[in-house]
Amino acid sequence: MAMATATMMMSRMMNMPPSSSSSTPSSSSSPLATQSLSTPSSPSSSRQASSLPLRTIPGSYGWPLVGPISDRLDYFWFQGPDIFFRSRMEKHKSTVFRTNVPPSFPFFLRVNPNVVAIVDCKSFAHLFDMEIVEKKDVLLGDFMPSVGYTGNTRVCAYLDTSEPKHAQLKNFSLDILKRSSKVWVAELQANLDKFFDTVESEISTNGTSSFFSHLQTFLFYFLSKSLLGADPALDPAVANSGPLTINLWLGLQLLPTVPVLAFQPLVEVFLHSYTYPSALVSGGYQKLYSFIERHGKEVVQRGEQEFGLSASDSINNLIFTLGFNAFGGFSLFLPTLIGTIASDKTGLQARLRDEVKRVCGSSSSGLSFDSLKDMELVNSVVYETLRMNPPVQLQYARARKDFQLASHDSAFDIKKGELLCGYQPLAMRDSNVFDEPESFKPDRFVGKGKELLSYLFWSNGPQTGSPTESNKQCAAKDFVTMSASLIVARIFQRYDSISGDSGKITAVEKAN
Ligand code: HEM
Repeated sequence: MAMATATMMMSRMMNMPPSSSSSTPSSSSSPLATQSLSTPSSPSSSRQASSLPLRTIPGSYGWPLVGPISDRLDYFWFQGPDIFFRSRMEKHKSTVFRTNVPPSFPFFLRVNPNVVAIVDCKSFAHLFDMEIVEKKDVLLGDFMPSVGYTGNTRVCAYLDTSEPKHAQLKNFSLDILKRSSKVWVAELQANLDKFFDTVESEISTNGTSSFFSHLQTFLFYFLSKSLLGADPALDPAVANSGPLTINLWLGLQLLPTVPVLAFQPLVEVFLHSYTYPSALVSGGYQKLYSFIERHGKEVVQRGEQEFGLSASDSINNLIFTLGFNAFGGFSLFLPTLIGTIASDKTGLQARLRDEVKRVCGSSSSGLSFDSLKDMELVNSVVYETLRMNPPVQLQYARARKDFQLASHDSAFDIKKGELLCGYQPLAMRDSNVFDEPESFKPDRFVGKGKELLSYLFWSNGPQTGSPTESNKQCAAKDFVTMSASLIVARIFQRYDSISGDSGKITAVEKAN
């Protein structure tokens, strides 16, 4: 756990945006009615920009070396990401501005920290328009961890849509998900029930359960079995060490880019100033590789036979999808979701319980992807949690050509090659789109509120969009939200109430 503290997920969890404050449930009435926002993924941004006043992008990169290091210290130490972006937005009176983002000087000489930050919903949508932006090697900005972490190959998430291999690999991920949908719900429920059994037994012994490590065990088993068709129980070394191996692997790759809350001068000198060699985690990576080679044969063969991939490309991409995308993403998202529900004091739990019981009773066999269609409140709570706390906060894209970027009130000239950096937590609190944007409104996406799903961007695309080989939207856009809704539903099949926060569950009252 010591190293995991330095990972993205731990840092993010300690560094959550301001906690979701609940408000009285009400139907959402969004200011959208008075706005004329374009369809987020439409390539018409330049045409729209032409009707807005052209403005020079405010902000500067500062003196060479001094500007980047000062911004880096603000980002990691003096302000933290949220105040960093908010204060610059306020200072420049603009949702589009120039700044530096880490990593930077002194030891990241080949990384250019200069970005154009975009923090409103309308300008953020330009990041999804693959005609005007490219996504080659910009998953984490201008910094890319060594390919040594991914078996010396550039995996799907680092490829631009113009690279033919992106289509092969994206279609492979979409196929794995389609194939896994036959067992997804059953594996999720079986492993989730084990997770809650452990939590209950810990509460009865200690009065509380710090559930994060149990949650990661649940995720590792559930995802291995559903995505890879491989049961970790068949390989005791992987079964015991899988989650820790992935945490270390993620932590070392991401360390230069994520805030770590510890004694900051030491963090800045020792953790944020260097890249770490992938050799430090290659032993664990190799074990995962052999595990998939031996126990995930069917999936690997599909990669080779249906998508023209080599066995090693299939396996390296499977490790990334399982470890980085799926395990990493859920490890960030689920504690927030559980915490949001478990800490609610507004009567939301009773309303969720009633909806779940009405739609699918109290037997786990009543739960299915299909049953979710009738659970509007459950789904809306999942969406609202993703809006308030997008698990992946930063999305980057590089201008493929010169174009004009439109915010709500201005147009800006973007030059080919400039790096755009979207900060989601602010974009998702855009008052031009979301009514009372800083409040957690459980019913926001119910009924007519569903129209707002076109502005929910956690998956690097609108929630109404579809992941395809031609875009960079999360392959599991629907699987993630449906799984989260199933988890909420299962909680209220098992329990009448649950208390706690994003780090611990302190009490559960079993359902009658
Ligand atoms: C809560 C869980 C998850 C979150 C928050 C999440 C989020 C994201 C985001 C933000 C991106 C775009 C990154 C970028 O280009 O800037 C992405 C891409 C991707 N995600 Fe997810 N994801 C999650 C779960 C999953 C799962 C379960 C899978 C399993 C297949 C998956 C597969 C992918 C793939 C393959 C891509 C790359 C898409 C491409 O390159 O076109 N994700 N995800």
